[in-house]
Amino acid sequence: MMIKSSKIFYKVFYLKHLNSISQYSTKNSSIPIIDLTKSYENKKYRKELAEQIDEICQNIGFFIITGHLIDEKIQNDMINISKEFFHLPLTIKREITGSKDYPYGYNGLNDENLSRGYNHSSSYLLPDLKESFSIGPEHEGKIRWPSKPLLMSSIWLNYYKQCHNLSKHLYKLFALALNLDEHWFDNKINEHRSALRSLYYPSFSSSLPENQYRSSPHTDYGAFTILKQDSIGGLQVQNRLNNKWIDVPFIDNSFVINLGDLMSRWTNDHWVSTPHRVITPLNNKINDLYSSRQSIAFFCQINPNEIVTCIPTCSSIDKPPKYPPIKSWDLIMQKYLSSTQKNY
Ligand SMILES: O=C(O)CCC(=O)C(=O)O
Ligand SMILES: [Fe+2]
Repeated sequence: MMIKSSKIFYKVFYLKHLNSISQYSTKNSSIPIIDLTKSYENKKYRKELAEQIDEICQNIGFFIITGHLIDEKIQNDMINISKEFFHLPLTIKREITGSKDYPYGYNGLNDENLSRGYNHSSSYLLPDLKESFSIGPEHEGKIRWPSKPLLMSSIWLNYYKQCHNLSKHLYKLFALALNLDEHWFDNKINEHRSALRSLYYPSFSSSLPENQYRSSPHTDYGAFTILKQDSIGGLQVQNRLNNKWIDVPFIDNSFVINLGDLMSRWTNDHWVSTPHRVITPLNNKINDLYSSRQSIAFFCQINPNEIVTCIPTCSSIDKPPKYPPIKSWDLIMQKYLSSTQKNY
């Protein structure tokens, strides 16, 4: 297939499906917004939507979805229980920490610098000003939970399940977008290693040093990410044509979807994994404090033993496969270990 893309970042997406795709525009940019509602109904419609998704994935690799089936109450429960956790004493938060063998649990302030996994020359950047807690899938082995809050495991597992169901629907759309059978990804995700991570960016009083971010510039590692952000703002995506950063808007009851490195490698760079970061919006100061921010990321990661080699529809005589085969988990771990600098 390998459609030649103009790679014009500010492309005006065809609005032929006026009811399903619109776009959020700032002066110079656009983040497409896709309403999934009808895509659950029929395959013909999914195929049409998939064509638009292919266009978006070639150009920006980021879009916002509405009309998903994730319950709003469970989204709010997830945000609230996460805040409760991050307000607990450090001794409780540190009960579960990560390692090479268990790359989940709690990371505190200064424990991670996402830009290190992205660009090794960015070592001048200070660690990210954030805390996080993560879990992997239940089938990988026993999930380690902190002793508090008591309802954490049930709320997180419920949210995890709903995100996984949404990811299966998105994999179908991605398969159609790549001219594959819509079930093509099914046997590549039946032992998936998707990770659920809650991120808390604490409030603070003075401006951050120039070389520190809430999340430093990075690309995500896996296939794609389903992100829930709150209304505080600060998430920005880089326009690869002029390196300018554009804001990703907050839209109620929506999710941000962005492709990760594994997907761009898998598609022979037909699709892009776009750099993004989280800054502190300067207009969001209350009583001399920059507001805290809470987000929830579901990182869709495929079967750990899947060998990632160019997807059949993504190469041609003119565009042979660029990358050697690699085990999917090795790709993820290389990045994880460089951004956390965990060698244990
Ligand atoms: O907190 C956010 O909005 C984004 C976080 C992020 O990009 C990540 O953890 O990969
Ligand atoms: Fe990210």
